[in-house]
Amino acid sequence: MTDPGHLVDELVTELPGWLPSQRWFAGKDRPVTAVRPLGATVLIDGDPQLLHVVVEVIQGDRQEPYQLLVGRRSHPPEIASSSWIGADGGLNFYEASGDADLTALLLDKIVAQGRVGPLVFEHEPGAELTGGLRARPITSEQSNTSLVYGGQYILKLFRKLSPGLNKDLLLHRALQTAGCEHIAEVVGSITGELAGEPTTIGMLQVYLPDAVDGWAMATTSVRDLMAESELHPEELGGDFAGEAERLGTAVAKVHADLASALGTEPVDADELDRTVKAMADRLDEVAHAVPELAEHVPALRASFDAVRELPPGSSPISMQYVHGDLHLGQVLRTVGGWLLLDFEGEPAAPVAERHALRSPLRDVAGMLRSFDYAAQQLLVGQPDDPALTERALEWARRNRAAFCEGYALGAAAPLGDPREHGELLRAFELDKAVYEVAYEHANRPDWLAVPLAAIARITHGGE
Ligand SMILES: Nc1ncnc2c1ncn2[C@@H]1O[C@H](COP(=O)(O)OP(=O)(O)O)[C@@H](O)[C@H]1O
Ligand SMILES: O=P(O)(O)O[C@H]1O[C@H](CO)[C@@H](O[C@H]2O[C@H](CO)[C@@H](O)[C@H](O)[C@H]2O)[C@H](O)[C@H]1O
Repeated sequence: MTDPGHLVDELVTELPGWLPSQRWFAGKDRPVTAVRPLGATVLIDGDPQLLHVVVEVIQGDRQEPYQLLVGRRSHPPEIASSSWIGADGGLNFYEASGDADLTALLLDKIVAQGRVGPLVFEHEPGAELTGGLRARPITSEQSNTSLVYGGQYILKLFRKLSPGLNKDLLLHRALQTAGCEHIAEVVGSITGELAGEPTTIGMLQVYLPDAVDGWAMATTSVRDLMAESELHPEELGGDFAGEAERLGTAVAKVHADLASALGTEPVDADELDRTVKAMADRLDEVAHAVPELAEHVPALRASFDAVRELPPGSSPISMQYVHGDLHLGQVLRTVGGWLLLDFEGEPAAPVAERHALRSPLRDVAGMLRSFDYAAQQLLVGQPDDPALTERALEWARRNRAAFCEGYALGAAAPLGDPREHGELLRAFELDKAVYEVAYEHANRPDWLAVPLAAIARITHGGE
């Protein structure tokens, strides 16, 4: 077996310049100071060669591990130019997730089960898989890299790694065991090693080729509304409210299954204090980075403090595992109904925070924010038009209400209709909007107006 040492040395010298150009790299807010190899496994030897590499990316006082698939060969494959990293011994090396000749091996290893160095390939008990399929990376915006094998399976390679079992896999397995119908079936996984701990690096699920994501469906409905200036949302052929209601029921059922599979914890006054403190801390941090938020800080702080004033025991909602970053882009409409995807939580949150038990109202708040986004997105960058803004708000109101009604139908007692917990729900929505301010500031500055407008509206008593 070729010693990968030289290639890895070359790789880490190129990575500081190359990483920031990758969509999935989460550290674009500051320069990469250095990259240190943590491990390299040869998966295919010779020409071509395939390596699995784990590196530590150092950005000042921040150090985070990432995984890469690295290909090296004399005949260049047809891959995106952004995948080329450098050259070693006359051979070019590149990020290999787009090289179907090489990635076919990952599925085949899961089908066969077994170990290569520290990497363990497994399928789920009872899963019957077909190998020999070629993969293509999906093209949608994502924080990880997913490969679709022959339209049958989708393998998500987690980019930023945290030691241990990934929350996405943990929750999918728990929901599957509970018989939940609202997830895509998990059929396999790849485990590596990080800080001496077995660590999830990949998750294989059944791929649903005919599914449409919630964001695409909702924004189509909004586009219909904007084109039909005489009609109200409920009069539209493309009215989304029926889907929003079914989506609410699906989310409530997932929450109920997560609670029964992984348990709950009661909410006490200390917990409410911690919640408010976390929201206030996030507000301070984001306001420091985004000056546009400054004028809203006092009203936001008052909304968060109001949660602390809630009478003890007034919130009957227990803490439990939740999705953590629920929005319309994380749900798929299949012929059989709605599925929820990607249970990792907010990409920027530290792993301990992602695993913390939370109120399920946070997911409800995330989805309510998403209805606002879907309604407003066509207006981004357009001159102010109060009539169009009102139509967008009307669409959002209708679908937010339908979602909550659907949630009440599927919710286990005592949660019921989320709107019954108005004060808390409002605080969670505002907290999510503060997160979005940071997200848009860092990723899509043109969209910053969407969460800022929502903050202004909600803190002035609107929906
Ligand atoms: N089982 C599936 N069937 C069809 N499409 C899927 C499936 N799982 C994920 N996708 C598509 O892949 C995209 C990214 O998946 P996701 O798990 O959200 O990745 P990330 O964590 O990187 O954001 C989704 O928005 C969806 O369009
Ligand atoms: O899907 P990710 O886990 O990467 O989530 C991040 O990106 C989302 C955008 O792609 C971002 O979502 C925000 O924009 C959506 C519209 O594009 C909207 O539906 C969401 O409500 C809004 O929060 C998400 O916040 C971020 O974590």
